[in-house]
Amino acid sequence: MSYPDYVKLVEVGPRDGLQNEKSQVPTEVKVELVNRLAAAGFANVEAGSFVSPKWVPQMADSAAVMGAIERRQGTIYSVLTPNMKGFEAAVEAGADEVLIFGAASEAFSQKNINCSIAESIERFAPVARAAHDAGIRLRGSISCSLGCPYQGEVAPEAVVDVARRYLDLGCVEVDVADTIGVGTPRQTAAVMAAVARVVPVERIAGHFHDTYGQSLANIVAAMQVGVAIFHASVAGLGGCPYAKGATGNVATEDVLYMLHGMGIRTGVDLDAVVGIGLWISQRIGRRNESRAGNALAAREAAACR
Ligand SMILES: CC(C)(COP(=O)([O-])OP(=O)([O-])OC[C@H]1O[C@@H](n2cnc3c(N)ncnc32)[C@H](O)[C@@H]1OP(=O)([O-])[O-])[C@@H](O)C(=O)NCCC(=O)NCCSC(=O)C[C@@](C)(O)CC(=O)[O-]
Repeated sequence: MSYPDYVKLVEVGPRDGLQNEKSQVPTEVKVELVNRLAAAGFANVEAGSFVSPKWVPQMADSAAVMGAIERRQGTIYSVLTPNMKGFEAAVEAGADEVLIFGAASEAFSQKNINCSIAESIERFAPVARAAHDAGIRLRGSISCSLGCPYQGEVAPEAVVDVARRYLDLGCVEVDVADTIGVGTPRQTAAVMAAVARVVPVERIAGHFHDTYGQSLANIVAAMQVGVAIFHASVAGLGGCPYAKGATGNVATEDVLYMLHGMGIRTGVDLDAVVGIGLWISQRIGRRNESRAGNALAAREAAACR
């Protein structure tokens, strides 16, 4: 089996991780989270979301977060933009990268962004043109690539179809997202291989939620197909407000522990991320979902006794 020498990790905790929290997380906590993650070495931190505050109130302060963070050279700060209104706010906030987010499932597209897949692509087209003109990186996410909470199975061809449209729009990366964490490794490999027939594999990212505990296995399966970009959330924070029951993303600490153990470089400081995971879990009163994070913290505490 061959694996990449280097994996690019996109830390999505400040956005995907916090968008579903029941109580409002203070802006200054979000700012500190983004700053600490960037300092830990991530090439890309998803810092916020310019969506309707009626749909996702938790992200309503994204402009304030973007305005208060310290910019670290070498880190891409990305935000979600479903339409031109979101894009204009993202430009104003100084985002380095904007994310258009559609779905491979019609039912989920309606629930999440209130339009069909075809309509979403029409809405994304002016965002893509404006991003190109402004020299801002454009990324495209495909929700429900491995299953949908409303319609169940999703055909790989539906994922490939959206991926092809994103490529035509000029996306530099295409995120294959398992929104509800139902996918298993063979299925993941098949969907990634199908997408790789239309998108260069170095531009495909895996975005896995860990609802069924399959994420690490799915990352390994995706790497075997050649994928070398993955998304993860510190302490396994998160969940999608429009995918009931879905848990957070795969925990960043678990991914780092696995990749570093396999001799794969990430440029990210695992010890720093373990500390951030403990801090944010305590700060927002949530259980730390990272197995590796908790184990490493316990080992460190035992060594200090
Ligand atoms: C797309 C819309 C806006 C359509 O929502 P809509 O209601 O059809 O839109 P609209 O154009 O009719 O606007 C309705 C109101 O929203 C406002 N509005 C409209 N756009 C914006 C904007 N950009 N920023 C701020 N406000 C906005 C607009 O001004 C108006 O305000 P009103 O006149 O009623 O006061 C809505 O459905 C929405 O915001 N959805 C976002 C849902 C969301 O954020 N979901 C979670 C993120 S996706 C995710 O987590 C999946 C991912 C990426 O992680 C991958 C995976 O795991 O699957």
